[in-house]
Amino acid sequence: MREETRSVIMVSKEARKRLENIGVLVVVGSGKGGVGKSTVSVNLAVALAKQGASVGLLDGDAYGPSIPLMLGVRKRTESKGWSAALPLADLKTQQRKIQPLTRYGVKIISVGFFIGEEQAVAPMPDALGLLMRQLLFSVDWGELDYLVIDLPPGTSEPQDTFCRELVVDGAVLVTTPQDIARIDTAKALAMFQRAHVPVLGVVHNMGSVLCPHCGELFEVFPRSTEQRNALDSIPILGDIPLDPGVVSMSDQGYPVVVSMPESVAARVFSEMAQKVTQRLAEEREGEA
Ligand SMILES: Nc1ncnc2c1ncn2[C@@H]1O[C@H](COP(=O)(O)OP(=O)(O)OP(=O)(O)O)[C@@H](O)[C@H]1O
Repeated sequence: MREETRSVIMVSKEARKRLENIGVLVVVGSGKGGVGKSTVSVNLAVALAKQGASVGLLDGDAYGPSIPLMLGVRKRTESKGWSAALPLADLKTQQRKIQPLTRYGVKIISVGFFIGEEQAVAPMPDALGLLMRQLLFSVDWGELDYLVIDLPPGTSEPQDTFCRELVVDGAVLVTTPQDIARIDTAKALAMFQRAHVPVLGVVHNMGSVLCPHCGELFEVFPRSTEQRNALDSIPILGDIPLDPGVVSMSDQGYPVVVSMPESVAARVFSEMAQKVTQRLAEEREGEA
């Protein structure tokens, strides 16, 4: 079988499943690691919940789940084993559904709830998609307006499984300003476009910093030297400044939209959530 016959490129949109009782499925991704996907996912989910929506958040990163730390639900003790520790439901009988934890009005699930935070787990990369799909279907989400999935870096699994099997209503891309991040994020853009997943826009993160003395924003990195990048053609959902408060709050389990709602970063995150809602409505109108 040629490689591409297995991939999202060849899968028809009609073959994909819409998740029961879940209004909108949004994924947050980037080709690059460490650019702020989890920070954006958490603040997007909490900002949507603050606007009155019912929201769920799935941490799609099995190797390095960040959501437990960012939402203050850390598991410091080690579990005995990978398969023993993950209480996945029997999908045929729909038994043993997992209750998600709720923080800041958001229902959350992460592999990090079952595995110690400094414990290494090593599911085979090919199995990641299946594992994440099973985790997603094992949760008793109830009725949700939005389910946000925080994807790991890259363009392979579990991204491929999600895009191939589920109706994903929109993708939010996150990048930092360096060429190296923008080039990798453009790869993620190409992946979603090939899979016919509507790309809602890109969040520019950590491009500027707020001077603690004069209060002015200044750029941290040199401007991109790329003349053209595919990301230039998609809507910008927000420019989040580098703010040490984001790290310190997030390391203590408080998203900035809750802990520092008046900060520039929090305001941009809240506007970003509104833009995401608008873009989803535009995409729906476009399809009608
Ligand atoms: N705007 C910001 N200002 C300051 N720190 C930030 C900002 N955005 C993210 N960070 C910090 O950068 C680090 C990486 O962020 P995050 O974990 O969200 O990135 P990621 O893309 O999800 O990483 P990974 O590839 O590991 O999943 C974290 O310590 C986070 O608190």
